[in-house]
Amino acid sequence: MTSGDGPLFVVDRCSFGYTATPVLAGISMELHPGRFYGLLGPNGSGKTTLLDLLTGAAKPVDGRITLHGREVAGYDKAALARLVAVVPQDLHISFDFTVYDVVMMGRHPFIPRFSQPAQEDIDLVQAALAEMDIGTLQHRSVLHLSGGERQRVLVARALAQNTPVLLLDEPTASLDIRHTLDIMKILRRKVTETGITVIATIHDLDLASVFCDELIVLHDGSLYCHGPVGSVMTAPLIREVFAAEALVFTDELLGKPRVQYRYA
Ligand SMILES: Nc1ncnc2c1ncn2[C@@H]1O[C@H](COP(=O)(O)OP(=O)(O)OP(=O)(O)O)[C@@H](O)[C@H]1O
Repeated sequence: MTSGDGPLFVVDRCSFGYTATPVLAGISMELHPGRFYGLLGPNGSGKTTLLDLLTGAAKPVDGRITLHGREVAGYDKAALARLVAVVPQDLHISFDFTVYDVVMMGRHPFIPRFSQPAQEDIDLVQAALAEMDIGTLQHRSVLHLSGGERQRVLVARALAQNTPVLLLDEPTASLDIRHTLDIMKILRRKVTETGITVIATIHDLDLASVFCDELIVLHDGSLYCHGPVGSVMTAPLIREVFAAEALVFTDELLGKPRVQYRYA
């Protein structure tokens, strides 16, 4: 799959609200295969809501969203799960599953009913456990993990799902710097080497600049801007959208904008 294949998602004049007040209004954009998208915006700007619309977990009140030309709401659940893996903000599991069991759940859309996992499923789970550095936790209960360990289990489950599209909601929020960089590098590598599409909400603007291809910025319930990192990440944007002062400079080695916050 390459970026020349036409749009993956088309969001056409979408609006959504949990109540009569819209959370998102008139959002239109096209997302293409083989790119790493950073979804940015202040707290409460609608990032998780937009991810929910892309996954079909929420339905637009107005407008439509298509995936490969077909309305997201029209996909059956298993077919959608074979295309799109989702990493939510937290693991909502209260049963005493092991880490291995939860990561294997990523393979469920591919395992026929009443069948055991095939060797390929087991291999993908082991690879995802290793990539997320949680191999030694695999027999532990997910009920007794730290926040960062739980987050790595969630990413591992999505990696094991091995889909062409990965949607992640703040995948590094609870992680130390080493595991943050590991995840961002893994996502970057998968986009570059295997052509998958990643859409991730990210609060760290410098991380988003360095690792993403394009940024989607939400502000006050609408799409503030969407474009290549180099044209979107500017000091005026950070001031206007995030009400923060920053120095944005070009990292010559990476060819990317870097963000340094001003504290005074
Ligand atoms: N289930 C819900 N019922 C009612 N309002 C909701 C619900 N979920 C979210 N909201 C509201 O919708 C708005 C957008 O929330 P959303 O979680 O999409 O923002 P976000 O950009 O992901 O925020 P954050 O950066 O804090 O994670 C917020 O004002 C929030 O309070």
